[in-house]
Amino acid sequence: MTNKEFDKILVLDFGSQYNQLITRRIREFGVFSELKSHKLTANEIKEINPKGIIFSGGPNSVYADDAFKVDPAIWDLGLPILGICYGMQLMANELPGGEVLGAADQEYGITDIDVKLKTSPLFTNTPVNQVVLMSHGDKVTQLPNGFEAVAVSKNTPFAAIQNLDKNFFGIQFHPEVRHSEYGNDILKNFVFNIAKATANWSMDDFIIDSIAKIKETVGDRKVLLGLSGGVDSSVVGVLLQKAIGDQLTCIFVDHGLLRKDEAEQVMASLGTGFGLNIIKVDAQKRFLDKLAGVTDPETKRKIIGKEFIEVFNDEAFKLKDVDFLAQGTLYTDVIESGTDTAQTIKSHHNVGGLPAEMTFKLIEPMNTLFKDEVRAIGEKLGIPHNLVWRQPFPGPGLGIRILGDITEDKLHIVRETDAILRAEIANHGLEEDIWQYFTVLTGVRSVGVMGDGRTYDYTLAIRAVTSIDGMTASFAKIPWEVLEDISIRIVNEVDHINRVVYDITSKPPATIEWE
Ligand SMILES: Nc1ncnc2c1ncn2[C@@H]1O[C@H](COP(=O)(O)OP(=O)(O)OP(=O)(O)O)[C@@H](O)[C@H]1O
Ligand SMILES: O=c1[nH]c(=O)c2[nH+]cn([C@@H]3O[C@H](COP(=O)(O)O)[C@@H](O)[C@H]3O)c2[nH]1
Ligand SMILES: NC(=O)CC[C@H](N)C(=O)O
Ligand SMILES: [Mg+2]
Repeated sequence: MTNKEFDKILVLDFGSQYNQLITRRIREFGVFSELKSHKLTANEIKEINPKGIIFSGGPNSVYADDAFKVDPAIWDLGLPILGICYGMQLMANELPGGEVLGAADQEYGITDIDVKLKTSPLFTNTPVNQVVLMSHGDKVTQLPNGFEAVAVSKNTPFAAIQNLDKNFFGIQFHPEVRHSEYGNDILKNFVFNIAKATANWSMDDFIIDSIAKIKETVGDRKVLLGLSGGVDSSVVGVLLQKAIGDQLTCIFVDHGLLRKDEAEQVMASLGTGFGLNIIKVDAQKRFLDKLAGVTDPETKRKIIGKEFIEVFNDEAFKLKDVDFLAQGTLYTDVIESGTDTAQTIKSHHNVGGLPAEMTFKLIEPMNTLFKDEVRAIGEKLGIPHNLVWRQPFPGPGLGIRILGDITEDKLHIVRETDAILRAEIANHGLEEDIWQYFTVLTGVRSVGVMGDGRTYDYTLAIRAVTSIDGMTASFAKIPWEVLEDISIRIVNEVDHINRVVYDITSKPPATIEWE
């Protein structure tokens, strides 16, 4: 590890959508926090030596047969514990005297709570009446022995509970989401007043720590990095270069699903600009052959994920002594690909798309972070502003922007329309306002009239979103005039598009990419 020991707050995962938000809020306070499986034993927790533990929310009911539990020895570690929603219900269900039942009156959304026990250290410096986000169908009906009610809501007399002797606290609402007005203060109270952690961690420490860990793991062996030209793998590239110098070789795969002129631009900016040792692999044919005729989105993603690894294997064989594959995997990629506790939304090529059998050991220093945190690290490492703020481009590239089977003709259409969209967004000075923007070939065909003749051609969709971390997103409110300019250019300049539509859904319920 590193020379410096940080105070830590451990978050145990029960499957909530928001669980990693808890850790990042705490990291923002300057205290190190990480999310771990609820299966961790009390002994493993002792090894980690946290100042306090938080139990996240989760979709199950604590009284169900297959509900996630904790090692009962955790209650005797003498550590402060904060249970959030499912976490609080678990506390009530597992400790003697408590009871949790399915509630007739469920509570989803914003609600008011009243803090009755004003001396509670969890609510220090927050008002008696405050707005919180509730999202539960079960509720605590009996407090465990030694607990008292701290706050109430219309729906429950136990919106917050505590046992001061043991330093156990429970809250039915979610302090980690912005809708809970004083959520940050409540988390701070737990971290600083109750768990007595010191703010002795920063992103600089993350960088130092990552470099040290890479050195220790790699020793004198060689590492391949999948380098895409995006911010995530570039940040990993710079960290690896600092850690192991010329034991690193970067592989940039041109899989035939890249944007217009992308390969040349990436080689120029990262090779010449950073002095990274990059091998460009022309793999268009092998990817497109494997994808021919495939229409199912998950199957496409798995084929692409597997083929990436095959390319990396071939390159590793030529270089010899390569044990490790590094990737710019982020937490978003991990959670959406599905975990022990969370459902699969889509298999990101670099996580859920990886083949089950792999000879490489993975190095993924960013896999607990969100995009905006990686950008902050990129800035600290001195990576140029335009690269740090480049819009994300997914590893499977244009392949997941063609609904249905992928052909050269369709690739030509998305490539050209994407180039027009990007040029027009830049012309109108909107690049910094929109988080991600691209075109999608929907596979739908419709009737049009061009030059007095009938057409029966493709419908193209424009997708543009604002977001901070890609976990949630809103469709970008692009001015009509700009959309009009884009639409006119596309139908005039690209054959086989006779209709352009604008995607006006947010995430959730949609996702950013269409596949
Ligand atoms: N064309 C490629 N060649 C080699 N590796 C790739 C390629 N595309 C993606 N990868 C690998 O997959 C990882 C995940 O891709 P992803 O698009 O999420 O990240 P990124 O490209 O580094 O950043 P960004 O999200 O800003 O595009 C990359 O960090 C990289 O390791
Ligand atoms: O490297 C990647 N491999 C993938 O398989 C993948 N799928 C989606 N994305 C990108 O992730 C962010 C969230 O995307 P979704 O809302 O579509 O799930 C968006 O920025 C997407 O572009 C991917 N990136
Ligand atoms: N958000 C949660 O943690 C929900 C906990 C539990 N599933 C309930 O519905 O009450
Ligand atoms: Mg990318």
